[in-house]
Amino acid sequence: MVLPGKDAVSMFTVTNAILTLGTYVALRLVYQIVYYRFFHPLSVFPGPFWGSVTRLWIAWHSLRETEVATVHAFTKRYGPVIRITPTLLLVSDPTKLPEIYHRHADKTGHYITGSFGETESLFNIRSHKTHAAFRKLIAGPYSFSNVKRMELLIDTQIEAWLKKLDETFACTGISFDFSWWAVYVAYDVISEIGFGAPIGFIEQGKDVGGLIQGFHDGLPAFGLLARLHPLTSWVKTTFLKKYLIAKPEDNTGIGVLMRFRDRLIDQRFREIAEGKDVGQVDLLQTFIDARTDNGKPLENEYLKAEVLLVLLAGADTTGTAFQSLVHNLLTHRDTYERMMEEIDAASRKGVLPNTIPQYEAILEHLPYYVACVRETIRLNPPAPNIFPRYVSEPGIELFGKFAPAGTEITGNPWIMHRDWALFGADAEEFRPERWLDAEKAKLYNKYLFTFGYGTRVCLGKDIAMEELLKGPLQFFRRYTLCVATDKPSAQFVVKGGIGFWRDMWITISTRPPVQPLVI
Ligand code: HEM
Repeated sequence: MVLPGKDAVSMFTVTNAILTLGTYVALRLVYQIVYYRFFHPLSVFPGPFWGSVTRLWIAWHSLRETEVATVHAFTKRYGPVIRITPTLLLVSDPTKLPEIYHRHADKTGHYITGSFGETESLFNIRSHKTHAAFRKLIAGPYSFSNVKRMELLIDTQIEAWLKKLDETFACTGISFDFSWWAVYVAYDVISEIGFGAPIGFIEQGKDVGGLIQGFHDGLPAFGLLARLHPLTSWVKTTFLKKYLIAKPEDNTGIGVLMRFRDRLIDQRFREIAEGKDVGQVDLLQTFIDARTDNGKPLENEYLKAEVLLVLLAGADTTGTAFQSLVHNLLTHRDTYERMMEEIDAASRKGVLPNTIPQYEAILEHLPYYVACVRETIRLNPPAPNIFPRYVSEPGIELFGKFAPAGTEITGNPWIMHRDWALFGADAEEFRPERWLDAEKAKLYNKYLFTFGYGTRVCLGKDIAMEELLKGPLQFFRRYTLCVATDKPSAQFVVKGGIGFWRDMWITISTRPPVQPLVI
C-alpha cells in the first residue's frame, strides 16, 4: 500500500526542488536585470541594454571579434561615455585620459593573472602602490639611454631579415604573406634584446614551434577570461585553477616561449657562475643586475615573469604596427610616393647612409616618414583593447553625471583616436600630414593612447618606436612593393583585444640604392 504522505514527500523532493531552483534562478536574473538597469548608480549612463545588465554582452562581442566596431558605434550614438558592462564605463573623449589613468588608479580584476604564468609581472600588478615599487626596479633597463645601447642589436636583426627577404623573395619574384614576415623580424629583434639571442624566425623563415599561431589561438580565451573576471577569479579558487595557469610544460605557444626563456636564463646564470664575461647589454642582463633598495637581486620567478612579458608584450604588437604601416601605404599611393621622395632626397643629400640610419638621423631628416609611422599607430593601435581602472575616492564627474569610487572605467585607443573633437572630421582617415603641424602634433602626442597612459604606460615604447622607425624605413628603401592580385585581400582581425593582419600578399623587387650627389 502506498501512503499518500510519502507520495507527496517524494513529489516534493524531485519536481518541486527543480521548480524552486528554477524559480530562484529566474528571479535572481530578473532582479539583476531590474537592479542593474534601473537602480544601480551607473544606471544614469547610457549604453546597450544587454551590456548594462550582464558582462556576457561584452564577452560575446569579444569572442565574435565585433567588440571594437560595436562599442565604437554605441559611442557615436550615445556620446563620450557609455556603460558597456554593469560596472564598467567606456570613455571615448581622449582629454579625459589624465583623470582616468591618474597615478593612484588601480588596475581592475580584468588583469586577472594566469594566462601568462603564476607569478605576476609588472603588467598584471593591480595595486598602484605595489606597481610603483616594482616599476622603479624595472624601469632602468628600458630607459632611453639603455635602449640606445641596444641599437646595434636591433640593426643586426633587421639586416638579417632583409638578407633573407633578398634571397627568398626579391631574387625569385615569389609572392609572400608579409603579415608573417613582419612578426618574424619583430620576434627576433625582441628576443635578441630580451635574451641576447634571436629565436630563429628569420633564419628558418617560418613560425618556429607554432609560437605566433599558438599565441593568436590563445587570445580569444585570454580576452574572455579578462572580461568575465569575477567568474575567472572564482574559478581560480577551485580545482580548475590548474587549467587556467600557463606552465612551461604546456603544449601551447606560451609553453614554447616559457621553455625557450628558461633555457636562456639558465644558460646565462651558468655563464655568470663560470665567471665568463657575458658582455651583454640585453634586458635579461640588466634585470639580473637590478638591485632592490636593500641591495637584493630580483626573485628568480619574478625575473622570469618580466622576461616573458618582454616577448609577449613586445613582439606581436610591434609586428602589427609594421603590418599596418605597410598596409596603409599600399592603399594610399600618393602618401607612399611622397614618403619615398622624401627618403630618396635625404639619401641624395648624403644625410642618410645606405646602411640602417641612426634613430636621431631619421627623426631629424625624415619628418614625413615619421608622420606616417605616427599616423599608423594612431589609426591602427596594435592593442585596440579596454584597459580598465577602478575610479578612486571620491568618484568622478563625467559630462554632468557622477560615477562613484569603485566603478570600473576605461578607454580604448582605437575609439579614442577616432575622436572628431581632437583629430578633426577626418579622424577616421589615414592622413600623416596632420602630424606636420607642430602645435597640433604636440596635442596629439599628449593624448596618444597606443602605449597606454600615465604611470602604467608601456615600458617598451622607446624600443618599439626605434624598431618601427628603423625596420620599415630600410624595407621601403630596399624594395619596390606590389600587392599580389591573385591572392586573398588583407584582413585586420582583433582577438581578445589584440589586433593583427592576415593575408598581406605582396611581391618585392630590389630598388637600386640612391647614392649621394657629389657636387
Ligand atoms: C607597438 C608596440 C607596443 C604597443 C602598442 C604596446 C602597448 C602597450 C600598452 C597599451 C600597455 C599598457 C597596458 C595597460 O595600461 O594595461 C603596455 C605595457 C607594457 N609594455 Fe608595451 N607595447 C608595445 C611594445 C612593447 C615592447 C617592445 C616591450 C618590451 C620590450 C613592451 C613592454 C611593456 C611592459 C613591460 C608593459 C607594462 C608596463 C607597466 O605596467 O608598468 N611593450 N604596452
